Amino acid sequence: MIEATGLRKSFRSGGDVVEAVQGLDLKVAGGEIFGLLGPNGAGKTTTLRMLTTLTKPDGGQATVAGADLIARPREVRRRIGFVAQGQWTWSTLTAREELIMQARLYGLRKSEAAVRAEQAIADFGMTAFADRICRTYSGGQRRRVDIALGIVHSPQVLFLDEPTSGLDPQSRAHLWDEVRRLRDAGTTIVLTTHYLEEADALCDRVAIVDHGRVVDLGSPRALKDGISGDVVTLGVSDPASALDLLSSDEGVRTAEIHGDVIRLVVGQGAQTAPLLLKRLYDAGVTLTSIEVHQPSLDDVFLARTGRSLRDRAE
Ligand SMILES: Nc1ncnc2c1ncn2[C@@H]1O[C@H](COP(=O)(O)OP(=O)(O)OP(=O)(O)O)[C@@H](O)[C@H]1O
Repeated sequence: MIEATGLRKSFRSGGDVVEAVQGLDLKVAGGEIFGLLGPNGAGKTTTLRMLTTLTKPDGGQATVAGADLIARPREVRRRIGFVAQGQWTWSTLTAREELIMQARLYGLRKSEAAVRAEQAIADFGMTAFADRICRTYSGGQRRRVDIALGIVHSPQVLFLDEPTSGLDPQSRAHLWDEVRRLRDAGTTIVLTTHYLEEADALCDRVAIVDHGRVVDLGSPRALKDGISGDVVTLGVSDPASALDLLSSDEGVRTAEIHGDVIRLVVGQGAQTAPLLLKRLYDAGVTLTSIEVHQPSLDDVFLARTGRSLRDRAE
């Protein structure tokens, strides 16, 4: 559904050049939810803006929904929907009026536009508020309208930039359900997020992006399985000594210092952790915290970039 190779974009900012996207390759299959996961400034929005024809790439090629991005941008635009970051509907029109207007902009006849609007209102659970003006809506209700506006012309691909940013957990869960429903009805979804939980729970496949490059790509399960073992994080009084002490332990596969914690990947967390604690205790190293968990997408990010996504996300 989307095939991009070598997409590049840089911006001039004062005297500096920011290389926002540095040769990005992507393939997105029809009917999947594909996530671009990365920290602030990783190049996710710029990638989305290029794939939706809003920003012209400096280099590279792509086809989106069967149309060439560079040669036929208008055709691409007809086949996609895009919901921008922070595009909260804030108008004095009602959701129904907004939806009809949007459908008319895509060339639908008045009667057809009204039918599509009614369908979207039913599908997105908006019946209770669709005939009130948008300004009176809650954040979650507004975001639903935004997404309904993105799909009212039945696009093949829907692009969502940070769709749940700023939403409370309940509204976020509702929106995930709606995105899944769109996917199940055959729409391909490409979204950006810096929420690890969102990428994990919602996306069929994820590209982890950092400094304008894809550093890893796969299903959340496969990415996490790539880190074999459990992760033990220990807060200690003297990380350097603790690392010295534990890194040669036979159960420890990798060991790194991150600030005042050491992070170890071990074979069997539950069995290995008590042995590690005993070694620290015997050596007189004070322990301030301990956490044992199965690998998360953050551990994948850390393994690929040496930094934690959590440190940089909202
Ligand atoms: N119009 C612009 N002019 C100058 N620099 C820009 C412009 N747009 C983006 N950038 C820079 O390009 C880099 C990538 O930005 P982008 O918005 O694509 O990142 P992002 O991953 O979407 O981040 P966020 O999660 O914060 O939205 C950043 O360093 C950003 O400051």
